[in-house]
Amino acid sequence: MEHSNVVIVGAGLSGLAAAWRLRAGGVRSVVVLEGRVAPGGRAAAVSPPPDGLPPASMYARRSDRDLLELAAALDVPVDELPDDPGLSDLRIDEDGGTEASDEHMPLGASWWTLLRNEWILGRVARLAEGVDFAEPWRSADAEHLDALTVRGWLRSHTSDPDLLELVEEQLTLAAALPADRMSMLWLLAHLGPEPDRGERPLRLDADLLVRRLAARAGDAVRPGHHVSRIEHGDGRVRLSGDWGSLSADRVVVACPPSDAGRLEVAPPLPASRRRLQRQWPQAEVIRTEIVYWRPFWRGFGLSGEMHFDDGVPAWTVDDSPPGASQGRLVAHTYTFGEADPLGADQSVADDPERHRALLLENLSGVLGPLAANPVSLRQPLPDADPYSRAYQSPMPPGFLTEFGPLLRAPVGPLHWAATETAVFPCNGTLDGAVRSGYRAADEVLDPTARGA
Ligand SMILES: Cc1cc2nc3c(=O)[nH]c(=O)nc-3n(C[C@H](O)[C@H](O)[C@H](O)COP(=O)(O)OP(=O)(O)OC[C@H]3O[C@@H](n4cnc5c(N)ncnc54)[C@H](O)[C@@H]3O)c2cc1C
Repeated sequence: MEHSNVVIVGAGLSGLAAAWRLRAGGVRSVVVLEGRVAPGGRAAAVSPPPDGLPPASMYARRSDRDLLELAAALDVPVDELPDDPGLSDLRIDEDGGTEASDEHMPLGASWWTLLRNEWILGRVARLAEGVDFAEPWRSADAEHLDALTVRGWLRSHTSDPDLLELVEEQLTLAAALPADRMSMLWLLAHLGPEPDRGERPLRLDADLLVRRLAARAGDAVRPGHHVSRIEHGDGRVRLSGDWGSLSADRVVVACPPSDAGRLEVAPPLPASRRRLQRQWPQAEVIRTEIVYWRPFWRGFGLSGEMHFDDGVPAWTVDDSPPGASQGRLVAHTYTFGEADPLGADQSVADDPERHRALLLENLSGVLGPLAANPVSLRQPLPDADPYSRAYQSPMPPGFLTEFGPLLRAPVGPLHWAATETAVFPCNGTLDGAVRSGYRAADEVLDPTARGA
């Protein structure tokens, strides 16, 4: 049977980053097994966009150090997001009424509400100062904050319905989960030590990044190799699937806990780890890419950043590729129900045709008939892919304190990567994927962890 020092399960960004680090650390044989037909995971484009357009952008912050360093090492360009102050954002209310603003994400609130909004967000930022971002479950007030929903916390600070709606909308935009299902501790960890106050994100072609990283790993990366079983004991690990089997000294499981939960492991993982995988929360976002002949909204003085109160979509952003003539809007629909601010009816997730029709109807209601006839519209199809396509994993109350300590804890020769295991606030992001891959590789390289 073929034997390697380290086998990595999953050739997403975290698995490829782990392979890169292990190679740099002198590990001779590393194999990366990937279930999909191509490497890249969630950072890869689902299918090539039409007319030679580059894949839709992904976004990074200036503080995403490991991601930006890796992009620089692989010559992947990172651009400033253009910001034309002459263009307006739009807010569209339930009746189709519009309000323009040159602020990002127009708020449609009175000056008095905005003032108290600043006060509430200031309190959130002060609470975040007490959070341990590497291990939020160790924060001084962790149990208390994790028992609270964000909505519960907000309601203990104001009863003003306008203010509640405004703050909930902003937090939902930042975290993609309604405030009544989000743990206050998770929100604070997710927002980070300096909650983003209007910093323009950077954009990069994550698809190019993972393709270059996979190319560097060469034939160590084996697509079409779904791992179904892992057996460990006697200092060896055996991995198998329809393709056959191979053995290793160590394994890095570089896929999200929901995917890891489908692996059959013998002897079984500890019961608490299995529960973590079984109960892993999934985000509910439909991300749709809509390409037009040109970014015609700019001719109407609009930035393409729109915010729809009825939730289909919750918001859009202009992702027209620099230098290309075509225009691209990326639309986000949150399918957690209409009762929550920005939420859409869950049924649109089950019925892509209905989602498409509602989306185009709403866009053309604001942008006119040109919006009704895109060159292409791509939205994920339900159940088209057996692996996770989750955006990030906002956690409900109690989850982080119960399961956080298990996220990265190795089990025998098995180490855990994937962005979901990263420190905060980059947990859930591309930077988190890179960091988690490096951390898992460092565990393997550490002679004490290796037992050498
Ligand atoms: C639509 C979308 C937009 C996003 N936008 C941004 C953004 O703008 N900025 C940002 O920072 N982040 C963004 N993210 C998040 C970012 O893409 C992820 O954090 C990152 O790509 C996760 O990488 P990963 O390696 O941790 O996981 P994955 O990419 O999920 O990699 C896991 C790999 O394991 C494979 N796998 C799973 N099970 C098995 C098995 N049993 N055997 C073999 N292989 C297996 C999977 O096929 C996959 O390739 C976005 C995510 C999505 C879905």
